[in-house]
Formats: sequence, structure tokens, C-alpha cells
Amino acid sequence: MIDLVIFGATGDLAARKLFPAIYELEAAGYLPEELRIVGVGRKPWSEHEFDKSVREALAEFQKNLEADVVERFIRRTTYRQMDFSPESFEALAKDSAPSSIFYLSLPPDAFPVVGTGLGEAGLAREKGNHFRRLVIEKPFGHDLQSALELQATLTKHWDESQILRIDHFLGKETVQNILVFRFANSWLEPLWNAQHIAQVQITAAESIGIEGRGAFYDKVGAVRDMMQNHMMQLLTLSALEPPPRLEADLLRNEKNKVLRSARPLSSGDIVRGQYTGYLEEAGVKSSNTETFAALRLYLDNWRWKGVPFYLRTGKSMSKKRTTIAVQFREPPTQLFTDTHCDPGSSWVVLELQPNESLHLEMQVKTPGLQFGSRPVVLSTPYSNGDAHELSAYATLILDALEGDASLFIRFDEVEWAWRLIEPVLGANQPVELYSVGSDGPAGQHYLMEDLHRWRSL
Ligand SMILES: NC(=O)C1=CN([C@@H]2O[C@H](COP(=O)(O)OP(=O)(O)OC[C@H]3O[C@@H](n4cnc5c(N)ncnc54)[C@H](OP(=O)(O)O)[C@@H]3O)[C@@H](O)[C@H]2O)C=CC1
Ligand SMILES: O=C1O[C@H](COP(=O)(O)O)[C@@H](O)[C@H](O)[C@H]1O
Repeated sequence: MIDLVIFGATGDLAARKLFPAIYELEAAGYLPEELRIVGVGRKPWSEHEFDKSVREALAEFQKNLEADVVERFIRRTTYRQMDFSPESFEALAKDSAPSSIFYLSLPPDAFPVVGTGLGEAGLAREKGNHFRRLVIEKPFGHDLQSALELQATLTKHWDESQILRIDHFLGKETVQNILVFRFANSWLEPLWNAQHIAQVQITAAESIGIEGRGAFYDKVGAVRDMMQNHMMQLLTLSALEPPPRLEADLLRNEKNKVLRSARPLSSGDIVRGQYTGYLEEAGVKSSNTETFAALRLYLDNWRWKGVPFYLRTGKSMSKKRTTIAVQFREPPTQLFTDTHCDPGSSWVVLELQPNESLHLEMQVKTPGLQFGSRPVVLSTPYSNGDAHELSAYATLILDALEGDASLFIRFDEVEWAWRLIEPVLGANQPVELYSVGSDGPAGQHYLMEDLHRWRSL
């Protein structure tokens, strides 16, 4: 028997992402026969009420449900009410399978309580071939100090190798494709450095606002919600050195080196924005929390010295689009007249969402007598239409079951991301207003070096 114990099973993330992801794994036949799913909550729900909530979540958040798969899934589930007292953890320990995964889908304040409660009840101990793993949602800490404290608390009972910190961007196929694109194409790698690359723009724009999460978001803002975690992951995967092998720690070593090579940031490297109308959202106090952030940073290492990395993320923007756009340097001399605006400009654009695809923007001859150049785009979709592509959460839950930590964040990555970001967390820096449905505040353009411009979304 293996237990997947979901703390916070009555909550939003469980309904929206975790149950649909487990359903996907069930439908694809990836779940071990002996897996039991234990939903934990403080609410005094009966089994029937929990089943009903799982069915409703699947109906709302999972397309193409098959009745027999739903029934197989429901047969695995059971609900457990806990008050997080020592006695409730001891009772859990009596009923737990020798191999268990504890998924903390809880508000961050509850991470130390539950991590410690499990540890004190002996549920972090592994015996023989059995495993005990702790999956933790983001955010891991609110700043560097709180992240260090949380880590110190958890590692009283849990070994770092047992802790799987979720960043759901790493579960996205197109994010993993960054590595394949870079390291499976030998023509590309010799060009992927400061000698040939002029700038890198990483954008994660969302068209949605804060969607009723005002009370949470207002204390967090875009830098903590997106920049410190998801955007840093996109940066490290774009910039890292090839690991000698695709093993969790070798990969994570390289990601950490990228973070450690970043030049310290100061207030001149960030522009913070807030969409108009944010202050009227439910749960928002009269605050200057940023709903948009743009950063300029440099990696002072052999490969990237002098290349600006521009990162931006925001809510209520003109569209949902996540891209990594890499501009190659212009040829040393211009042989051709250019009737268009950007002479000799070549870009590689990895579009991570919503249209998972790859674009090469290149120059070709202008048809006709004139010897000029004009841009063309070679595009290919990422997907080959395979129905077995898993959602991000399904991939990560499967990896957690299989004990593959490659797509989870190691603590030193969290720590160095906080070290990098902390100087620009500054809540007392002003926010610049931008209109809902725009590409963000005008001030973002002041971050750019001469001749660089943000690409339009
Ligand atoms: N929702 C989302 O889209 C995303 C969420 N996350 C992260 O996932 C985690 C869960 O998020 P979400 O589901 O939205 O959170 P919720 O606020 O919905 O909380 C989840 C559940 O936790 C229980 N809970 C609430 N407060 C406490 C507490 N103080 N102590 C113990 N249990 C508590 C509640 O269940 P009960 O009352 O039954 O105990 C609740 O149903 C968070 O860390 C969040 O940052 C990350 C990315 C996206
Ligand atoms: O973690 C988070 O991510 C989502 C964006 O994720 P995506 O997969 O939809 O791109 C963001 O909306 C949310 O604020 C943040 O907490």
C-alpha cells in the first residue's frame, strides 16, 4: 500500500489542479494499483461529502471525463479530519502506509506545523525500501529569513532528499523543452552565449486579474508570486550550463550556479506596476502592491557577461502569453539595405503558453531587384497531438510517486532566488499604474539598454 495524503484537500488548489491531475494519471494507467488517496482537512466532512467535492471538482476542472475512470479514482479516496494536534498525527501514523507522500496543499503558515507534526509522529522516517516524501507548495518563505527558518524547522525531521518543493512551471512540457531545445541541437549551443546573443526577454503575461484572491495577493505581489519562483526557473533553464547527465542534483547544481552568478540587484533594476482598479478588488487594502514587475539582470559568468536578461510578469495585461525570446547579435557589417525596421535582427522565441510553439525569426532577401533583407518567421507547434501529454501537476505528482526530484526545487535554489530578489522586494518603491488590457506600465521601457525594446505581447 502507498498513501498519497493531501493536506488541504478541501481547498482551492486541490479542486482546481490536484484532483484533475490525479484523474489524468488514473486515466493514463500511471497510478500504482496499491495507491490510496487520503484527503485531509479540518472540516468535519463525511466520506460522502468528500466524494461529492471530488466529483464536483472533476466535473468543473477536467475535460472529457470517463465514468469508469472517475469511479476507479473515487474508490481510491478516503477522507480524514484532523485538527493538527499531536494526537491527530499519532492517529494518522497508526493508519498510514509504510510508503507515503504527504502533499501540503495548505496556506504557507501551516507548512511548519504539519511538517513538524508528521515528523514528531515518526512519519518522516523511512524503513527498508519504503519511502516517506514531503511535497510542499509555493511559496517557500516570504523572504530570505523566513525561508531559512522554514528550512531549519523542516530539516529537524526531514532530510533534504525527502522534500519536494513544487514549482508547477517545471511540470510544463514546454518548460522542460527549453533543455531539449538547447542541448539536443548541436548547431545551437555554440551560439548560445554573450558572443552571439544580444539580449534575452522572458515574459509571463496574464490577462486575468487577481480573481478573488485579493486577501492573499495583496500581501504578496508579483515579485513574490511569480518573479522569485517561476521566472527564476525560466531564467536558470535558459542560462544554465549543460549538466553532465540528466540527474536531479546535477541539473539543480547548474541552476543554482546561474542564480549565484547574478549581479546584485538594486532599485534601478526594477519597475513595478499596478493595474487600474486593483484597489477596488475584494480583499485589497489601500496598498501599493505590484501586479506587474519588470527586472533587468546580468549574469556575471563566462557565458553571459554583459548580456541583459529582461524579465517581466503581470496580471490584467492584454493577453496570456509566456515566452522566452532570445535576440542574436547583428552581423558585423550590413551588406543589405533593409526596408523594414530592424536590420539584421534574428530571434529565437520559445512560446511556452498559450500556443506551445517555437519561432525562428530570420532575415531573407526582399523579392525583387533590390538586394535588401526582410524578416520571416519559421514556426512549429510543440505538440504532436499525443493525447498522453500530461498537465504540469500530473507530471509532478507522478515524479513525486516515482521519487524523481529533477523537476522540484532544491533548497539552495530557493535560498539564492530570495538572496537575488530580496533587494527589490521593497514595498516602499512606487508602483506605476497601467490600464487593464495593456502591455504594462510605460516605465518598463526605461530598463532597456540602448537599441533594445520590449517585444510586444
Ligand atoms: N490556488 C491556487 O491556484 C494556487 C495555490 N498555490 C499554493 O497552494 C497552497 C494551497 O492553496 P489553496 O488551495 O488556494 O489554499 P486554500 O486557502 O484554499 O487552503 C487549502 C485548505 O487548507 C486548509 N487550511 C486553511 N487554513 C489553514 C490553516 N491555518 N491550517 C491548516 N489548514 C488550513 C483548509 O481546509 P480545512 O478548512 O478543511 O482544514 C483549506 O481548504 C498554498 O500554499 C498556495 O500558495 C500555488 C499555486 C496556485
Ligand atoms: O503560481 C502561480 O501561477 C499562476 C500562473 O500559472 P499558469 O500556469 O496559469 O501560467 C498565477 O496566476 C498565480 O498568481 C501564481 O500564484
